[in-house]
Amino acid sequence: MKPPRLLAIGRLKPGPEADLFAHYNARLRPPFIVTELPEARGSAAELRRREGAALLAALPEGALLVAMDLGGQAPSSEALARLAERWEATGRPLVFVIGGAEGLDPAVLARADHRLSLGPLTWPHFLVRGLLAEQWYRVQAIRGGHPYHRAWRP
Ligand SMILES: C[S@@+](CC[C@H](N)C(=O)[O-])C[C@H]1O[C@@H](n2cnc3c(N)ncnc32)[C@H](O)[C@@H]1O
Repeated sequence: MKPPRLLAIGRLKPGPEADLFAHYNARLRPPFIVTELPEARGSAAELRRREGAALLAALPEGALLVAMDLGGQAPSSEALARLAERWEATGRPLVFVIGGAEGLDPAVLARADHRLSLGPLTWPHFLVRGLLAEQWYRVQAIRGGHPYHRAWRP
């Protein structure tokens, strides 16, 4: 399996958010390859456009782009595991993008093959890295039949 990539705006400093991401990323086989892009300056719209252009320029050829977007589709963990299988079967490099404080530019959302939501709540972008890594670990557990994911509900 090719390693998934994570393109994210902003430098994650040492602290609880970095620890959370590192905790789950260390459990992933293979782990995310992370590329951080600097936060841009300017008005909110300019900043989104500049960050969006940098994100798009950093995509590998043929990338299957999954934009982390609260307005996207919010699947169950099991449905995400099925999506992961489909994405993997394409053989394209899988790239997740996380926006900065102002969110993702419409150009990035338009380029995205999939818009993945963690629910309608707005999460801080540095926390989204850890939440995504945990869900990707859960997907790995579901696909491997590992008891980390307990599917039973009352
Ligand atoms: C602070 S949020 C940006 C909020 C911005 N107003 C928006 O609507 O996107 C920063 C980034 O975190 C990610 N994010 C935040 N909440 C999310 C959620 N519920 N689902 C998926 N991604 C989320 C997105 O990539 C977003 O661009």
